[in-house]
Amino acid sequence: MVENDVSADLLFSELIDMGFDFDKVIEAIEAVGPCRDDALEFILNGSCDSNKDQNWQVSDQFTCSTSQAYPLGKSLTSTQPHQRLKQSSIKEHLPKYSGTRRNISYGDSGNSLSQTKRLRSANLCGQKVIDIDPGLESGTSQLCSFESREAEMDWDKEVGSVLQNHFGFSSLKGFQKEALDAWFAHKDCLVLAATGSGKSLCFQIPALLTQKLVVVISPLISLMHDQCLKLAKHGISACFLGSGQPDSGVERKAMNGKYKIVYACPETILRLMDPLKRLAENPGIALFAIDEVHCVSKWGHDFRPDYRHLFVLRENFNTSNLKFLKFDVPLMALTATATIPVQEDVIKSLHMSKETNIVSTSLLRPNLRFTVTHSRTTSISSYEKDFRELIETYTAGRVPCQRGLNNNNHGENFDYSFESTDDCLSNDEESCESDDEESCESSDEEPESSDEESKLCDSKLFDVSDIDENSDNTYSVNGGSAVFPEDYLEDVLDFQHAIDDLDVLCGEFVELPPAESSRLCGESKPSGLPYSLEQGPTIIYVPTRRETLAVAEYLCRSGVRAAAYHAKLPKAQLRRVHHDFHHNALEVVVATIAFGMGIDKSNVRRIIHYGWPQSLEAYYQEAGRAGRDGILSDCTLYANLLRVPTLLPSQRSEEQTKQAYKMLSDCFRYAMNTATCRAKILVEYFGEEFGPDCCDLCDICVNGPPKMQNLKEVADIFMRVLKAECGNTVSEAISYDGTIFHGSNSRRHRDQPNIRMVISRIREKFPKFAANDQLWWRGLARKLEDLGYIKEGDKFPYVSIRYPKLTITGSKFLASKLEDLYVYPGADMLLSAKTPKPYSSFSEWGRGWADPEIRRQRLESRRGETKKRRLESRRGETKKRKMPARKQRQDVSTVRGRLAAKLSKCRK
Ligand SMILES: Nc1ncnc2c1ncn2[C@@H]1O[C@H](COP(=O)(O)OP(=O)(O)OP(=O)(O)O)[C@@H](O)[C@H]1O
Ligand SMILES: [Mg+2]
Repeated sequence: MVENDVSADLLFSELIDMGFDFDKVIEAIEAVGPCRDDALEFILNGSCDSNKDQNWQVSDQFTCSTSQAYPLGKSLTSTQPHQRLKQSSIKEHLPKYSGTRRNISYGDSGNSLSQTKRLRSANLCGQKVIDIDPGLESGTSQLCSFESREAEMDWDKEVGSVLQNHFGFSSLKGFQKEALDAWFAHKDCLVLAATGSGKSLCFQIPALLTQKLVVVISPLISLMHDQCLKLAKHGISACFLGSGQPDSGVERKAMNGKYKIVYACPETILRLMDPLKRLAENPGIALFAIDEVHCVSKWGHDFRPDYRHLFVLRENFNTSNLKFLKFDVPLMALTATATIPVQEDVIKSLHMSKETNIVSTSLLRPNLRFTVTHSRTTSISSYEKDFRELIETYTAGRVPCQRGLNNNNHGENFDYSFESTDDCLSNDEESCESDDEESCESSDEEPESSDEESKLCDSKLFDVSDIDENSDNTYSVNGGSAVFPEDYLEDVLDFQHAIDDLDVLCGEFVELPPAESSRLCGESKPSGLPYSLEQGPTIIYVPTRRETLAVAEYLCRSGVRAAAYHAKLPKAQLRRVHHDFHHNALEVVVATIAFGMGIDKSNVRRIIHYGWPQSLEAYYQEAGRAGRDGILSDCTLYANLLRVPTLLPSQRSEEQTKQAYKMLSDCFRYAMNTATCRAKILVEYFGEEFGPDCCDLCDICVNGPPKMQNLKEVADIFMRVLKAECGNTVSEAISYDGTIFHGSNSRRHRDQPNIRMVISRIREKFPKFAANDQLWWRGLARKLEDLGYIKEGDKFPYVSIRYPKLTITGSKFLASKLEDLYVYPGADMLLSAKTPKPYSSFSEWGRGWADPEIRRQRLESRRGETKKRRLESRRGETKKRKMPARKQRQDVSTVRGRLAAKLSKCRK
């Protein structure tokens, strides 16, 4: 593009900003085309028929030179500092625009959040596509006057050409249009739209419609980096500021208005308040966009305290505080994962205006196929079972020499390090909640072979004795090339997305020539790459850092091009993983949450969660990385459905801990569900009404629900026993089926009996139901809780009910003469029913001996086991086969090896 030839819309806004009359500008552009020099000459030389004097007046005032050329995307005012003396309104660019054209503020005061739901459900009933409800648009446009419709057409034209010229899109999506409308009317706006729906465009376009700049607040350097790179490709200058910005000159240039879009993390924004105020005066700030705004809320899944301080934007950049402003600088807050309480909290915390527009569109991702699969997820045997298909997908048809971990597409060494990790030094990665109470017996899982377990541990175990401490405080591992900083040996988990999760060489992104930019953005497939784009890459999310390494290593060994990603890996390595992933050189990235928000790669075909996510918000956010090109993609959650998930340790206040448990509980229920469409559960979780009954894609919709079971009898027993236990006096007795039993005084601390006591009591008193294990009874308790018959009796919200308490509804149910209680059994109930194991819990072992039937069963099963063992030892197979493997592991250079050697000596 010749520097002086710009798009008509850009030229239009430039000339308007110079102060020329609207009609003159239109006339000039129509006459000479979108060439700045020619258009200026046309106006200044008086070629326009009318208002000649006025034009010259303008030229006198601003001393515009026809020889002056402004490079595309650069701020005009930065080259002519006195050109704009006061902030101009976008409305001034389009005089016919009435400003009251479309009232999309749902309510006249407050946040009007109740309307969000209505709006969303309206959208969804009509269509599955992610778009604002057309009915609503036509309804509101009826309010428009004739003039405003005319202005709308002008506006549409302008936006349309910016969209086409810079981004290559033919039209705006409905919600994008609504968000721009709000900005156009100088209103604050909260944009709630699905992951991958194109929220970024809502704040990028305003930068192109005016000569002012847009400031974007974003939580992650990697996110800012990716967006800046894309903008450069689209011919838009941008930069990011903050801890990850190595060039201090970039900040200075940004504060001089050199870039159209400036990205910064909240910390930086707070530091730069004064320069930002100067920018607001000249050249002007068109918009403050707060991306991933759920980070503001303590009730969200990724709370960042600094986001909460962003209310200073609304407090400072308003007309009463900055006298030169003609209107408050609008705030645009955007997210895909905010529940109704989070939305309310966001608006309140950011002090967003009372007239904030809420632009919400369906959060449904219609091309995502959600599935939940039971898996222990902790061992090689699980990996073998769960990743078999994935491995086949990537390695099928690959010649053997292409398999393995040593080559990538560039023929370089594939040196992502797996051999060592800090995490293995720690064995406390899980429970915050007492295991005793929460864990469930595992009923159908064959015990893992100790061989497998230790094989896995060996590959993951990091031996301190293997580290050579160097003077520069880094470590080389096993004589290899992996070098880790000291802090790499500390934590286990990525609690939240780290801000500077990527090191970058430069944070300045000027407009790039097309060829260069598309190479950098990784949109083209590298030539000669033996990689099928149709397959698309996979992201596997695991809870701990250790697991990223273990799973990535396993996949690499199986011939998949995989890499681990977590916050404590060396920055250069993270950058490389990002790069290779975006360039399709990696098939699988195994990551913690650090590789979540903002990953915008169109062809990610699978998102696998391997282990419990901590919330549905996090789950949906991460699942949203899949299928951003609209093509069918899989989101599979592998979780151990036999155990209640535990909260990963993190620093939380009591209030936050409660909220964290609540979110984890919702996640648990999502996985235990066997009857409701998963997409429906997810969107309803965010306050959206789901119109259709099902998505026709998820495992529930495809496989159908299980057979309903009549649980009337067991429900009665459970609640009666509970009632008796709650009686809290030994004398209280309840008769059921001719059985008399008593409440006990043995409960600790609380008024409510815990669920284990209730289950034990049932088993003691009702041998008929002894075959139902703890897992099954817990499943039943959840069902009763869902029905409102029981509730958590403790003040603390547990993931799974722990101190059940009978409700009034429950008491009514007990008193009623209802004969049936048909419900869909939960996933845990089904799993438990597969292989019932009545006495697998050690703690209950003693209690059952009193019952002759239980005793008989136990003795029988014991006899069977002894027989089996004798047979095996006669054959002498199993143990002998395992012995050599154990010996081999006695490598005295490792702690584990030395321990094993000591043990075996003791045994001898
Ligand atoms: N009007 C449009 N027409 C076609 N494609 C679009 C349009 N707007 C945006 N896109 C594309 O949608 C993709 C996703 O955009 P973007 O990253 O802004 O999504 P997002 O809503 O911010 O998602 P997330 O919540 O995951 O951050 C981009 O690759 C972008 O090119
Ligand atoms: Mg985004």
